[in-house]
Amino acid sequence: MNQYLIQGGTVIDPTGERRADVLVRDGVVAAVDEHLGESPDAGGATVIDAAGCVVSPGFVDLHTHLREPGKEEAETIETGSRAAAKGGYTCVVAMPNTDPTQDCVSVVEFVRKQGEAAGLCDVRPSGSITVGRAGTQLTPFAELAEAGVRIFTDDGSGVQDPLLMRRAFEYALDLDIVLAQHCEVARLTEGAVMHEGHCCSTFGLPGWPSIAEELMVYRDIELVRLTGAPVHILHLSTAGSVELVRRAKADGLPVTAEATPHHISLTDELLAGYSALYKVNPPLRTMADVEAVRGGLADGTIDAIATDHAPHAPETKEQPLDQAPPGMLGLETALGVGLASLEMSVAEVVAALSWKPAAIAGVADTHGRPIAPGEPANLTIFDPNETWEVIPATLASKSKNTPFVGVELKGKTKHTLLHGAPTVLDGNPQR
Ligand SMILES: NC(=O)N[C@@H](CC(=O)O)C(=O)O
Ligand SMILES: [Zn+2]
Repeated sequence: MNQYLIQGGTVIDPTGERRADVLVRDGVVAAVDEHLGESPDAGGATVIDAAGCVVSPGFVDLHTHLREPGKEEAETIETGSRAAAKGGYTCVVAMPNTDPTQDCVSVVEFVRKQGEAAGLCDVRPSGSITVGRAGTQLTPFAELAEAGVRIFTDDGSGVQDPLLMRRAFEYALDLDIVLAQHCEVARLTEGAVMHEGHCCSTFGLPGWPSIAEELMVYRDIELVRLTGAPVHILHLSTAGSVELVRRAKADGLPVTAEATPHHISLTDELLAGYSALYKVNPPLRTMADVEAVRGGLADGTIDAIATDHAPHAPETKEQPLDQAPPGMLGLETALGVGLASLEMSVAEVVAALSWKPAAIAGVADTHGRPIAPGEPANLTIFDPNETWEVIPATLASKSKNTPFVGVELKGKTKHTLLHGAPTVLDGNPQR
């Protein structure tokens, strides 16, 4: 019998916060109570020390780029899953901008099976909205939904054609799926490498204006109003977008949104050194935007923290800014950035990392569950007070493009359990 006693921690789950030990047996939570260590029921269990730690449902990432198939030199489903487990994640939604694209059942099935084989994290493939993410022809939504796809997105680019997007929403209505939009009017961002504003003028670099995002957020909110189908706004980054989503929610529209760790902590000033480590899409914005996004998370306008974990091989990020690909790592640092940057309680940050994204991803039957007898034991145990610095060489991700070197992070994952078995113990991946 496979048994673990998680001892001495503070349990935080959707039902609240309390001091309790957690007994895990055969993949599920068997008991939750104070001083379970003295109970004969826990006899023979392997003890996991949680003193000073929070025991929470595992984190769920709505936005992970695993790069397989196609760019295995940057990440594989196995290395990305390992990075996820180290960051406290038990489930990730794999973005579709792979090669080939996740636009048909065979590719989606491949990704799901590779995730199962790695056994470190529950990998849920997204499907693209258009074939090859080319923006012209819808993918077979019903067939992909039947294969278990819940999130549909062309992430990496936004669906530009408003008629095609309208049809996508209309088809989505009868299926239990969510369209997730990468909000970018591409015509307004051609050649851009950073946010358009004071800094880009000073540095002499081509800028990506806030309205390129906000016009698309506005358009899609209005398409939601017209069709009634839900939308999820990916990596929202401007003060104006936060306000648009806030108003849409006040109107009762089915709109959800996510923000990344980098958009709540870093600004466009970092591009001063012309390093592509800070090139990302959407770009790092101003402090006023960062504060607005933090405010959006704090008042619930933004539902989830999602990493947009975007591994890129070192040689690609060493290129000049205009040639280097956009994107930065996120899975192993999200908790530490979130707790260091947000003026929210630990429980509120955990909600944004766990059960709120679980609901959007359609995985709330297995992840982000209350920690109670009979529930699946997908759990994260982290020290909310440990401060630490990232050492890129120690990251589990195959790529090392983290922008958080030299930044003090607060909060570190110690142990992660997937279906009742440790994927990470004392910070060390178990496979
Ligand atoms: N965010 C990025 O800058 N890059 C992502 C694509 C994306 O999420 O838009 C990538 O795939 O590298
Ligand atoms: Zn994107």
